[in-house]
Amino acid sequence: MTEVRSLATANLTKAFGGVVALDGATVTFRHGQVNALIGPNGSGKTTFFNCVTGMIRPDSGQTTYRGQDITRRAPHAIVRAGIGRTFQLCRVFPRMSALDNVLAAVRPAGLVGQLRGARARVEVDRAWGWLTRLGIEHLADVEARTMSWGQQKLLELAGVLMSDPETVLLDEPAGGVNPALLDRIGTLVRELNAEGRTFVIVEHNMDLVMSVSDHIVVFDRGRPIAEGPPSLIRTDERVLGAYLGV
Ligand SMILES: Nc1ncnc2c1ncn2[C@@H]1O[C@H](COP(=O)(O)OP(=O)(O)OP(=O)(O)O)[C@@H](O)[C@H]1O
Repeated sequence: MTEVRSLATANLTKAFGGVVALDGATVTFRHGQVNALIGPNGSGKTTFFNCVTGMIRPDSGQTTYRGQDITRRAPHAIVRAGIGRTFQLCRVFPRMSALDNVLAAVRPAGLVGQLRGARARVEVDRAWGWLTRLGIEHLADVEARTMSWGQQKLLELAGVLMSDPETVLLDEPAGGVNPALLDRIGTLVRELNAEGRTFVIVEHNMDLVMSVSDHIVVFDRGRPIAEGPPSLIRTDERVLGAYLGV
């Protein structure tokens, strides 16, 4: 059962012109775990996320989630299937308040959204709930652009959590974030995981990766070269080689 409920890819391949970003990547992330996807710059991690979440089409290969083929599904259908994601260059609406940003994640734009929104007191309550949980409720009324980079990342995560994803993909949650917020992000990931959410985290900050992950997959040149628990990955010769370029 555990395997059926996992996120898995088989031979995922994607090239941009002559650059092979994914080169037959076959990976399984188990349900219920905090997984990390690490690797040197340009090893294909973000391209992997983009393919898995339907943002770009792979040239070949397959993605399955809980045993269902989601390879050709549109991004919104993949969110509906239970997979949410954040972005390396965090995506918030800079001139909207933090609360409206979180609500925008679940309300359609335009008139339909406004009509629906007027009725959706329950959504407002949930948005407050996530802002509070992530420790940024005191910023609910301020424009996102005035928030620090780390606070904006928490805001983006609050929006993602509004769709109640079973699996959350985080693209560089620690990038540019101060140490205090970094601790909070690590703690949140562990807490949300204990409540049943699966994580896949692309990250260069090895302290965060080693402290939160159950399982680490290491990419080099568009495919996994090693995987295992932090204790094994830390000392794996292939991993050290890929990072040091030897
Ligand atoms: N849209 C694109 N057009 C052209 N080349 C691209 C595009 N997206 C990614 N690439 C190339 O594909 C390769 C993999 O990039 P990708 O961003 O997936 O790696 P990454 O492991 O996420 O890197 P980083 O850790 O630096 O974020 C790189 O050589 C990159 O330049």
